[in-house]
This record gives sequence, structure tokens and C-alpha cells, in this order.
Amino acid sequence: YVKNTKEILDKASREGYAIGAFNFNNMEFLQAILEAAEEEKAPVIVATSEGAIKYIGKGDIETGAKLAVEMVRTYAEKLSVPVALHLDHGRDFRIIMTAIKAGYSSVMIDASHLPFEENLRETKKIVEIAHAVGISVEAELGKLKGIEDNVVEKESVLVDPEEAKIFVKETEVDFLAPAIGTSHGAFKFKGEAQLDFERLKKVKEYTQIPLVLHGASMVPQDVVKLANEYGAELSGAKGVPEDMLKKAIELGINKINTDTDLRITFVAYLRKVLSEDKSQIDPRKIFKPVFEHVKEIVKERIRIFGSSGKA
Ligand SMILES: O=C(COP(=O)(O)O)N(O)CCCCO
Ligand code: NA
Ligand SMILES: [Zn+2]
Repeated sequence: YVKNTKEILDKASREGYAIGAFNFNNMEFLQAILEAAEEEKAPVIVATSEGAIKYIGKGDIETGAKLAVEMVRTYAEKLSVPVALHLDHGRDFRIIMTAIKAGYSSVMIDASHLPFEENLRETKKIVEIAHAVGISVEAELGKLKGIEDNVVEKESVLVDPEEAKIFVKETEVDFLAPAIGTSHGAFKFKGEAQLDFERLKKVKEYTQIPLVLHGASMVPQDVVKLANEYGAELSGAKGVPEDMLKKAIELGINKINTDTDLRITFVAYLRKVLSEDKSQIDPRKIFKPVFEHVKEIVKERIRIFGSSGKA
């Protein structure tokens, strides 16, 4: 059934576990994520970026947002677990408003590329509007490295816990994504994986709200190897190790954004199926085994996040 994001995350924060926030761009990824959550008896957040809304709507934002909401609602009403639909990395005011109007459970206003005062002002504006219609809001402080859609952040700028305290108090934002060293995509760390747990601990202590980890994909090396065996070129791919995810959850992360792990799994097994079943032309027969593997990786993540059985 459809639930609001704040209730799901406040409970996770009180009880010390994390909820997966899995991105989808089409029906098959959404099916795999929801089946995984149902089988794990776990509350789940499904998310679309602005690009996903444009992709689903073939460029028309209202169509994309509406279709995303209808797809999630239609599937979710058959499930026993709570499902929330979230706008990931909202930047465009019109898209954020369209998502709220279409029925999204929560929205992220990502103004982390702006100076602190502007980020605070932008976020406050969205919170006032969203709260007026019962929608919860996520914001980001500090900058992830790598490409966030079309904005290239050369260097990551880690969150300042003192700023986080002021930011949350002034904006009344419901969830905060503190930059602690992760980045989006499959190439997260040049050398050893490293997260700034000291900052995370302080941000939780100062804000006492559910915290979000972006760029949290683990980039499983066995799947990367399989993809490369079937022609992909993903050498040097590196993600967040399991022990670091678990430590981040202990220190107060309650929403974990995962997209790349699903993408890598999709690509590896699509390449494998196509190269092994050379006469297959029925997309359903090609996609079925591929999305079984996508479902399995989502179940593995839900178990690591500690939200299995929490529905
Ligand atoms: O923080 C994340 C997920 O990051 P990851 O790339 O580690 O899956 N997201 O917000 C998902 C959208 C970014 C494109 O990947
Ligand atoms: Na988000
Ligand atoms: Zn992100």
C-alpha cells in the first residue's frame, strides 16, 4: 500500500535501520524493486530522478509524473508492504511542483551546488509549499563528487555539521543527505573507499532527523566481472563496502539511495542472456531472467540495510 515517506523514515530512525530508495526508469525495474520488497516484507522507497520523469513521459513532465504515480499506485495497492514514491534530486521548481501535484510521497530539493544561504532559502521555499500539502522533503548539504545529472562536481565538499544544525532548524526539512565522501555512479573511489563517519555522527547528533546516503551502491565485483566477460568495459568500478554501509546505518543513515547496483546487474545479465540465447526475440523471455537478478540484488540490499521484516 502507498505510505508517506516521513512515517517510514521516522520509524527507521527511531529503531536504527535503513530503508532502500531504489531508482526506476521503466516498468520492469519498478516490478523487480516492489517484488523484492514484498518478498523481504520490507517498507521500500521507489524513486525517479528528473531525467526518469522526462524519460517515462517522452519529454512531457506531467505525463511522466502521472504515469510514475499510477504505475506505483497500481502495483502497490496489491502489496502488503508500505511503498513511497520519491522525487530524487529535484532541481527544477516546475518538476518538483508537478511531482507534488501528481501524488509523489516526498520530494528532494537538491540545491547543494548553491552557496549555503541560497541552498537554505531554496529548501525553505520548497518545504513551506510541500508541508502545506502534507508532502515530506529531503535536502542535501555538501557536494558529492561526480556527475549529478548534468552538473559535474569536480571535488566533493563534505558536510559541515554546524551548518547542518542551522540548516535543519531554519528550513524544517524532514530528511537530510549529508555529503560524507560518496559519489554517484560505478567509480566512487580512486584509492581505498573512505567515508567521514565523524561528520556523520555529529550531523545526526545535531539534527536528530532521518539521514540519507547518496551514492551508496556497492558495485559488486562479481557482477562487474560478469559484465566485462560479456563485453562491457567497466574496469576500475568500485563502490561502498558492506561494513561501511552498516557503520553508516549505525551512525544514523536511514534512507540509502541505490541505482548503479541495479544498472550493473541489468547490463551484466542482459549481455549474458543475449549472448547465450541467440535466437530469442521475445523481450519477455529476455527480460524475465535479467530482472530476476535485479530483484535478487534489491533483496540483498534490503537485508544489508536491516529493513527486512520491518513492514
Ligand atoms: O544517490 C543515488 C544513487 O547513487 P549510486 O550511483 O551509488 O547508485 N541516486 O540519487 C540515484 C541517482 C543517481 C544516478 O546513479
Ligand atoms: Na533523494
Ligand atoms: Zn543521489
